[in-house]
Amino acid sequence: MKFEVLTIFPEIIECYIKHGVLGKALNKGIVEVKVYNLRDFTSDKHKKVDDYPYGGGAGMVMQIEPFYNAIMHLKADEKPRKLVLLSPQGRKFTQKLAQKFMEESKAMVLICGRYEGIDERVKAFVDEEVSIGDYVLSGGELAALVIIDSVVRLIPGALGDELSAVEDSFMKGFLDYPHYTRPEDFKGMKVPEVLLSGDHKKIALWRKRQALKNTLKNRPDLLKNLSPEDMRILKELC
Ligand SMILES: COC(=O)COc1cccc(COC(=O)c2cn[nH]c2)c1
Repeated sequence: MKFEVLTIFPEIIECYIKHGVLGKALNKGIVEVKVYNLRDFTSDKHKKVDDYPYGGGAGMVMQIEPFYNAIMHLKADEKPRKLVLLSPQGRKFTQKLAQKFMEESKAMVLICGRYEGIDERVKAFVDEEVSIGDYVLSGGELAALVIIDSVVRLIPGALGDELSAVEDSFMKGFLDYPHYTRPEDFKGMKVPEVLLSGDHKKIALWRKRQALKNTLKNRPDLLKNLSPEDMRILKELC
């Protein structure tokens, strides 16, 4: 899988992707990330990427030309790629959309805006507009990293032998269960006995109950299409 990121702050992307699972996936060649500085696609000596908004209003708007030049540069190889604009106005990014991106796209271009926004005409060259949440960030780079991180974790072999239980739970429609590790007793705060029992069936049931309890408390909106067994457990919790 290949990600190409258009941004005026390449170092934000380059710094993050060196670490952890992403870094390992890059070293294994499972994923490739190329970052392009939009300023390299400007035509003036000041490498200007923004200007005042037509119609007035606060702040600056990113000009279409650097985006257009960068996108045409990428498209010159005529390889298929999905162009995604990160924006507060986009459709909500979810684990299911991460799965869809991983399954359907060999290459993705992640377009990062800044300032008050980007010239609307850029959208004529974009396939999808995606939001990572109902808040405005200073730039699309954080949202691009969220997409890269969550999609790469789904690529077979990316997580090595680490379990992707947390992805599984989200895909099944509920939050993760609580995790514990040594010490067993930290200032009187003890690990739940069941986790020390070695009874894997009991542990699995406890974890499912906890996951459903957490989901009911914090994200009841996720509780759809539960299996009859999960519904039975949920009813016991209510
Ligand atoms: C029409 O689209 C644009 O103008 C995109 O340009 C911008 C402008 C300001 C900030 C951002 C950063 O993205 C988010 O805030 C964002 C993405 N996901 N959730 C929040 C992007």
